[in-house]
Amino acid sequence: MHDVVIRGGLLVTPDGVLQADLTIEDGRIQAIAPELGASREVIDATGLHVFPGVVDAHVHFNEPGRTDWEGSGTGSRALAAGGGTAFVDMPLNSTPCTVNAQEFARKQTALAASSITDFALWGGLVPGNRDDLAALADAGAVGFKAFMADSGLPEFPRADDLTLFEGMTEAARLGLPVAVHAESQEITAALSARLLSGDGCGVRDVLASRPVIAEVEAIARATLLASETGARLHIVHVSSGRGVAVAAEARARGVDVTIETCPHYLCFTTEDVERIGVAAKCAPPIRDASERDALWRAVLDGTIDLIGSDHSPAPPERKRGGFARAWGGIAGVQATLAVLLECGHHARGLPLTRVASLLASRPAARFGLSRKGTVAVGMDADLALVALHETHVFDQFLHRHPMSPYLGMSCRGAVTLTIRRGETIFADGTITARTRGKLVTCTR
Ligand SMILES: NC(=O)NC(NC(N)=O)C(=O)[O-]
Ligand SMILES: [Zn+2]
Ligand SMILES: [Zn+2]
Repeated sequence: MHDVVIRGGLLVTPDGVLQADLTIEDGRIQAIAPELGASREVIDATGLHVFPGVVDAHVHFNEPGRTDWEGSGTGSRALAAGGGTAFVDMPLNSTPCTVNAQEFARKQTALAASSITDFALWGGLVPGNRDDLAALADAGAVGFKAFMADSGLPEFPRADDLTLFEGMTEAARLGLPVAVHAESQEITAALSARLLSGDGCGVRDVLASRPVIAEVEAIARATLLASETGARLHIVHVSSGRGVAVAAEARARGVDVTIETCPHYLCFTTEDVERIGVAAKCAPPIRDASERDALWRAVLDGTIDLIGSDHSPAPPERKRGGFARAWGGIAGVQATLAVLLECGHHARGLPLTRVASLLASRPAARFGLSRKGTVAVGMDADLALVALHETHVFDQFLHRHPMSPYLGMSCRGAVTLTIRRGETIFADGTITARTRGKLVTCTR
């Protein structure tokens, strides 16, 4: 007898949506067929879509060291409530940052104790840690994250061009990608200093201090360095159509580059930031409607590879002091799937198979999480059951601090059940996980 059978759901597979039963054995998908036999546990999925669990490749759960900002217990519960089953944690704002094997091990221990979803880890690339990258790779890091502009944290200094060049050379040797926060330091630092010393500190002034050209220039430079070194490159949180275009041009020239954007760049515009305030402050900033629309075109035509939440909250006191001085970072880990279903599928005709690839199979494949991200036999049974036409209002989040630009938003597409390696970890509004998540190492 199987452990679990999910009956009669609409399975969102790479080949399309098909109605079938799905059985789970030892945490893996064992069979997919029209009518499968008896099992210990039966989940009726009639009328529900069965997605691969969201694999969020970009979160800051800040554990260890900054759990007053978030934590993998609260963060992973929010992820699970939004249909997520795995995340890849950034090397900051945990502290000490994940820049060597010792800190990798420390974070692994902390997350294994508190996360209800599975997790993988980014290592950091900072000045002076090139010799630590090999040990981070051996520990199972999915790649190395670098900031091209100040990260806001002194313990995670930005990567200058030589650090990027030498780090990418080493990453290429190790066969792992380098992920960059791509904004020009020269432009953003000077404009930010001018902003804080001047009179104009309104939302529009702040947004103008991180202009699109700062992103475009940094992406162009990162792709040049990747082309020179042969490194695989991942551009996180691209906020503008022109940023996407520059990366896509490099790809057309043969650079191995993937492009990530976030739900907030697809969902909000400058006007929304003015209305919402500090909950919608992030870097790079949310842009005007023309950039948002260009991002949607790039999602729809497949130029954008994947979508991560860049969930990066801070405690309320950090969000005070006016828009210019408030800490940047958006809390959105619970909203990604619902936002993509509402704004992507329902509003713009994005096929459900593409939602699954943007949120699960592409991130899993790009970052070597070989048993994650796809509804197929042999894969981990990581699943999100969704009532596609049911309206869900974001009135409550499970992450540590309630502030989020998605508060009050309503989406068609409600997650009813989340299953991680065969265990139901979220059901009908309640966290039901009995066991903890595990580290997933990158298959190189
Ligand atoms: N230190 C951060 O958490 N930074 C993050 N903050 C944002 N995006 O505003 C990021 O990913 O750049
Ligand atoms: Zn960033
Ligand atoms: Zn981030």
